[in-house]
Amino acid sequence: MSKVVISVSNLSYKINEKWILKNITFEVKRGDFVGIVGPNGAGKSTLIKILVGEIKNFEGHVKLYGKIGYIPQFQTINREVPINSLQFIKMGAYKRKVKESYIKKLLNDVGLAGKEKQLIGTMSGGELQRLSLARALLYEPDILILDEPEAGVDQMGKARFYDLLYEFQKKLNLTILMVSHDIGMIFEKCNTIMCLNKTLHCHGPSKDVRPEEINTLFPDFDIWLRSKNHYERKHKHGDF
Ligand SMILES: Nc1ncnc2c1ncn2[C@@H]1O[C@H](COP(=O)(O)OP(=O)(O)OP(=O)(O)O)[C@@H](O)[C@H]1O
Repeated sequence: MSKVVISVSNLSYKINEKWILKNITFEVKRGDFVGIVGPNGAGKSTLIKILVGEIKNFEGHVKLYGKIGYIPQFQTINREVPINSLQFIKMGAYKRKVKESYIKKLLNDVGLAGKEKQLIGTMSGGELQRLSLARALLYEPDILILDEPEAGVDQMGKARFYDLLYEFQKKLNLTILMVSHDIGMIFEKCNTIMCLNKTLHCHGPSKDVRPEEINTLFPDFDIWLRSKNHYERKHKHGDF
């Protein structure tokens, strides 16, 4: 039996008397790759902020066991700041000392070898996302939490990023929890799916989640399904 690394019970959270999350209960086991889906405003980012400790005044119990690596939403990175990729990763080290050779290895692992001196403002969305992944992996986390990693990244970049995540998950036995609007990728890579819309509508192995369950959450689900088929076709033909 795999160890439980995230345990959430009866979690509720409100802002100005409005419930954003209500009675959320779930567990995540070591090595799970969990995809969280839900419509705009469903409370997905709020749940992530609670899990990483950015929001504290919630009701219920939340426990995470192990070191956490966090990749917040893409928009939170200020590309105007004139720093290169090496400095960007070092900022994630705060006051701790990290060997430059180790950072270079991380950059190599995420496919950014030789880009140490490149300014982050000149990097593509996909490169910046992989740089954020390298920074999140700096202290060898047990749990990696990502909020919409596909935002601002083109289709090719997305596929490469998800493949990389999948590789790291297998190699390091990482537990991954990821919010995404890309349902094709979620079904392709995640072994567990959570459908959230203020309450938890479904939570289970991706092979057992029925489209009808998600359909109740997303009126335009047929469009998403088409994008899933598109992704699978592309994948089979080895387009990337
Ligand atoms: N600081 C805040 N003040 C007031 N309302 C907020 C605040 N933060 C979030 N909300 C509201 O809480 C709800 C959930 O927001 P959240 O960002 O968690 O949704 P989400 O599922 O991540 O949405 P999206 O898919 O659009 O990113 C929304 O209705 C949002 O307007």
